This record gives sequence, structure tokens and C-alpha cells, in this order.
Amino acid sequence: MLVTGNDILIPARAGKYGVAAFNTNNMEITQAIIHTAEKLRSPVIVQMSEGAIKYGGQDLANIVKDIASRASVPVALHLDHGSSYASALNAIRMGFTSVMIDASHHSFDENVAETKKVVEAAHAMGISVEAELGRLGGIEEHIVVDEKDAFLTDPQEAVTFVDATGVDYLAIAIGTSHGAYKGKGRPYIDQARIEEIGRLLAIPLVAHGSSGVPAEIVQRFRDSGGEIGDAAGIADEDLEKATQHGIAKVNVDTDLRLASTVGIREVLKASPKEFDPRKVFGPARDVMAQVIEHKLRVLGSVGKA
Ligand SMILES: O=C(COP(=O)(O)O)NO
Ligand SMILES: [Ca+2]
Ligand code: NA
Ligand SMILES: [Zn+2]
Repeated sequence: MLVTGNDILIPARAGKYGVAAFNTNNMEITQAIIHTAEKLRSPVIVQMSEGAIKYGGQDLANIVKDIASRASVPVALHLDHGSSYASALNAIRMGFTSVMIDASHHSFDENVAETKKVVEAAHAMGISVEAELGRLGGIEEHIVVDEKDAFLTDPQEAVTFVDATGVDYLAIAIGTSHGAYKGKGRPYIDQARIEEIGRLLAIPLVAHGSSGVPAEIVQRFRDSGGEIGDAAGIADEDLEKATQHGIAKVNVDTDLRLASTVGIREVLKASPKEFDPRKVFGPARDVMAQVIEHKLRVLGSVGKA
């Protein structure tokens, strides 16, 4: 069933498990996410960035809403990295049940002001809101945040921010970053910082940049003709630990991008004569389902629906 972000994340925070928020851009990605969540009796969040809305629009949002509404587990449709009040309201008009307003690259006061506006409007319509405090490294959609500017979330500031805005869940910068290159080798996750913020805030916390970039998928990507440098993602045990101290929503996009491309590359390489799209996109869906299953198990949301 299609529900709000709070319907999924408040129980997750209380139950000390993480709920994956997977980015989608088409039908097959959406099917892999929701069907795997149903198979494992897991709640799940399907999210669309502004780029995905540009790419698939209301057509894609309607595919997500339709599959979600018929699903046997709770599913929320979430706007990822909404860049403005207008963008958040547009998503709500499209039927999203959760929206992120990401004003973390602005000053603290501007972030508070923008977030407050979205919270008031969204709550008037029964929609949950995510905001962000602190800056991740890597590329945040259009904003490139280089390492020295990437700053981690201050626990006291987080309390002030949540009190001032009434936001439902808070994305915090704890060492993760977007994309396949999350720093040299295993990214350092500031667990002490998560524990401190989790002690001070009862609301669900959000970890962005949480793809694991599994070595096996990276190898298959290379073996099927893909080119990628020494990619690294967050370690499973770091993610598991974070969910014990308040992280309840865990954003994953890169892993599905890699998995779907592996599925497609392997078919095209093995069967040069193939041109039935179902034979190309079907395997993409299967590889994504494997990656999704692994993530749901790592986060502990299996059987929670
Ligand atoms: O934070 C993410 C995705 O992060 P990854 O690049 O690690 O999948 N989306 O908002
Ligand atoms: Ca941000
Ligand atoms: Na988000
Ligand atoms: Zn993100």
C-alpha cells in the first residue's frame, strides 16, 4: 500500500532497523524494488530525484504509485534532493507521499527558512518532510561539494534545526558521499557522531550516499566492458551499526545503476544478435533484485512489514 514516509520511518527508528530508499528512473527498477520488498515482507521507499522527474515525469510517478498502491507491503514515494519549495510542492501535486527539501548548501538560517516553509505546506496536506543539515562530499545532483567543503553535521545544530523547522526526518552528513567513488577504500563513517545525534533527536535520521558498491558487481561491470576506477562504498557492518543508533532511512542509487547496467552489458556482450528489449531489461531487473535483497537484509527490515 502507498503510505507516507512517517508511516514507514517512525516504526523503523523505534524498531532499530533501516529502511532502504532506492532511486528509480523506469518501470523495471521500480518493479525490482517493490517486488523484492514484497518477497521479503519489507517496507521500502521508492524515490525520484528532480532528474528522474525530468526524465519520466508523471508517467513514471504514476507507475510507482500504481505498483505501490497494489503492493502487499508499505511503500512511500519520496522526492529525493528537492532543491526548492516549488519543487517540493510540485512533487506533492504529482502524488508523492514524502518530500526532501535539500537546502543544506545554503546558510543555516536560509536552510531553516526554506525547510520551515515546506514543512508547513506539506503537513497541511499530510505529507512527510526530510531536510538535510551538513554537506556530503561527492556530487549532490547539480552541486559539486569538494572534500574540504564537505562538513559533517553538528549535533547541537541538528537539535536547533529540528526544533525550528518541525521536519519529520533529518539527513545528516556522517562521512558518506554520493556516487561510486566514496573516497580511497572504505569510507570512514563517524559512528560517534551518529550516536550523539541519535541520543539528542528521536526523529528518524537519514544516511545519504549509502551504496555499498559491491566488489562482485564492480568486477562484472568491468568484465562486461564497463570502465570504472577503484570504486568503493559504505561497508555493510558500518550501515548495520548506524541503524542501531538512529539511522532509519538509507539512500541507495549507485548500486542499482551499476546492477542494471551489468545486466544489460552482460546480455549485449553474450548475445550480439539479441534485440528483444525484454531480453535486455529483464536481466537488468534480475541483477537489481539480487542487490536489493542483499541491502534489505543488511538493514534488518526483512519481515518487518
Ligand atoms: O544519497 C543518495 C544515493 O547515494 P549513492 O550514490 O551512494 O547510491 N541519493 O540521494
Ligand atoms: Ca545537500
Ligand atoms: Na532523500
Ligand atoms: Zn543523496
